[in-house]
Amino acid sequence: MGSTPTELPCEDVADNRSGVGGGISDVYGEDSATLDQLVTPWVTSVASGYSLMRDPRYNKGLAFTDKERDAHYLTGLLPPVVLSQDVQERKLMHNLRQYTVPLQRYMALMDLQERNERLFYKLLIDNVEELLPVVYTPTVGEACQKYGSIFRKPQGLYISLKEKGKILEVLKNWPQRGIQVIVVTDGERILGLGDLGCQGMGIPVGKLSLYTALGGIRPSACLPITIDVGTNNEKLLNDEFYIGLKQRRATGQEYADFLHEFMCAVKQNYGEKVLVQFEDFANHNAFDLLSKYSSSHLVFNDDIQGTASVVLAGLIAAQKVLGKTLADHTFLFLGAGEAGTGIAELIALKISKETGAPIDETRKKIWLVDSKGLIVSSRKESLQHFKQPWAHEHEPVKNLIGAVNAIKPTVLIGTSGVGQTFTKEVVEAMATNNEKPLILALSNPTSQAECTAEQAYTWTKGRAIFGSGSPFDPVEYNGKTYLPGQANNCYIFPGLGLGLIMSGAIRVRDDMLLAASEALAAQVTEEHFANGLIYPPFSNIRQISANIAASVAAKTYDLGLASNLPRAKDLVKFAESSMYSPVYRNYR
Ligand SMILES: NC(=O)C1=CN([C@@H]2O[C@H](COP(=O)(O)OP(=O)(O)OC[C@H]3O[C@@H](n4cnc5c(N)ncnc54)[C@H](OP(=O)(O)O)[C@@H]3O)[C@@H](O)[C@H]2O)C=CC1
Ligand SMILES: CC(=O)C(=O)O
Ligand SMILES: [Mg+2]
Repeated sequence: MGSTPTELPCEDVADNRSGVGGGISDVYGEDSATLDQLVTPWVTSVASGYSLMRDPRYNKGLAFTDKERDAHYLTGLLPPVVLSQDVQERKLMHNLRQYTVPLQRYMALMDLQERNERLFYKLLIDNVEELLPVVYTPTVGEACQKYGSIFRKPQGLYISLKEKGKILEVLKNWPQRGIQVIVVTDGERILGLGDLGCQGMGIPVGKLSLYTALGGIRPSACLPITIDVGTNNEKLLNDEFYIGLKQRRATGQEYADFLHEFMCAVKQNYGEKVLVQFEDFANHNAFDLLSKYSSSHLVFNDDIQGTASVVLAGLIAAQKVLGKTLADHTFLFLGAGEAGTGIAELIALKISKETGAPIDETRKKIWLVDSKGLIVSSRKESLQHFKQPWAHEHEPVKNLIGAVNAIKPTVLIGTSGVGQTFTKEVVEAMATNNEKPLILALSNPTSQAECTAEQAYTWTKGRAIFGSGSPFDPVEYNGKTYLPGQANNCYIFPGLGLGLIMSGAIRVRDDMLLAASEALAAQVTEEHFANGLIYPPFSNIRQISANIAASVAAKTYDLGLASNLPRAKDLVKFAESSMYSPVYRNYR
């Protein structure tokens, strides 16, 4: 508000110079302005009438009541029927199901999010098992790959190297002030799809929609950010529709300085209690960023820590099915990056806490294979720092099957980002060595899964306990139906985030991740075990998240890291009551 709209003299209209607005004439002159004339972007500040319908936060579409239509100048702007939110939901689900191509469903859902936010979240919450694979893995992976082509409206903040020195100003351009969670990526390791540069934006957008749908964080408190420092993806650099900077990635000091400016600006703009979730950074930056900022900011790396917490939860739950403690197991990972070493470290910590053995000892139960083979002591000097704790004494082993045969793991975990690496030979060897082999193919999206659910059940003759990062349909084998579980960090981060926010946490600690794992594991029932599941179904995820949040908050208070005082007596109730509901509000 404030500035007066430019009024164009009449001669200009009659002048036969073509206007570009497409209309005949308007009071502000925008329609009749030529391309080289300036126009004023003019908005009213009170959402009513047409602008109310165009505001996704307040729009209710056909659900505006007659009274609301009358009071808010909507009469005539909508057809006469008034539909309830439930009917709108049924209609939209019916429409969505007409699309056979997952990406079309994704685009339809993104359109809905931009048009009617509450309806979008109602759909997502009420149909979580059906829609999670659309807004999240696997479809979000394809969406990121094609983001340039399907891009319609920015859904988050883009901070590119062009904004160096003025990141704080860019943050201030975001329309919402009360930000509580930021998910940020630099797009270098998007799922198992590699460097997608600026097009990685689909990931923070998707993760934050789950913060709201699964964890009850208000959408207006969520901020997706993509840091664009370039891309090394040749295909994108040569793509005319690419939306990011067309230059190779900044590295070294230039990268570190830019990220530092970002982290300082975040704290300056939003304070100490804003949660920053690092997502899908390449491991050569991810570990350093986490360790650099975990003592000064409320930061959390989902790929390292969230994944660790969700896998540990599954392993804790599986103890009941397998009749073994964690310390009784031998673990083998394919992939020794963020997810692999992050999970390994949390398992070692948990065993250490349970048995009292030093962590250096408990690590010895855990083995990792990377692209060069088994990680062993003779390779130590050449290993990245996050692999070094796992370089145990052993002769070199070149590949996974060699490692399975040599180590005889009871648990096999895939975090390689490479599909079909759990071959028939590998899975059969697991089944030979174990009555009930525990196999987790965590890599995303589905195309990168180390094996499919069907392969895991068939090759182990139905004996595997199987989980995967992206969902698989139930499998029929020998007349029995097997339900594969989804081992994905989305079980953890929404509840963890809610717990941190509701306690006013100022730092994240491993004990909070352990608390989240215990809380998730505690929700796996006998019935789930009987179905071969080590994770509860997503249908009850909001209650699961509330329980995780309460446990995380309790731990935060116990550690003296909570600033929201006094502590609520019943943290589960507090978590439940803090959760955003997408049900429409009535307007006065
Ligand atoms: N289910 C879930 O919740 C999550 C799943 N993930 C998935 O895990 C995967 C890996 O992610 P992240 O750990 O961050 O990735 P990183 O890049 O950090 O690590 C990948 C690791 O896999 C190794 N690797 C790559 N190719 C092979 C191969 N052919 N044989 C053996 N090892 C190989 C790499 O070896 P080297 O070091 O030698 O290059 C590296 O150690 C991704 O697909 C991601 O989507 C990640 C987070 C959460
Ligand atoms: C799930 C997830 O965070 C990933 O695959 O990167
Ligand atoms: Mg990730």
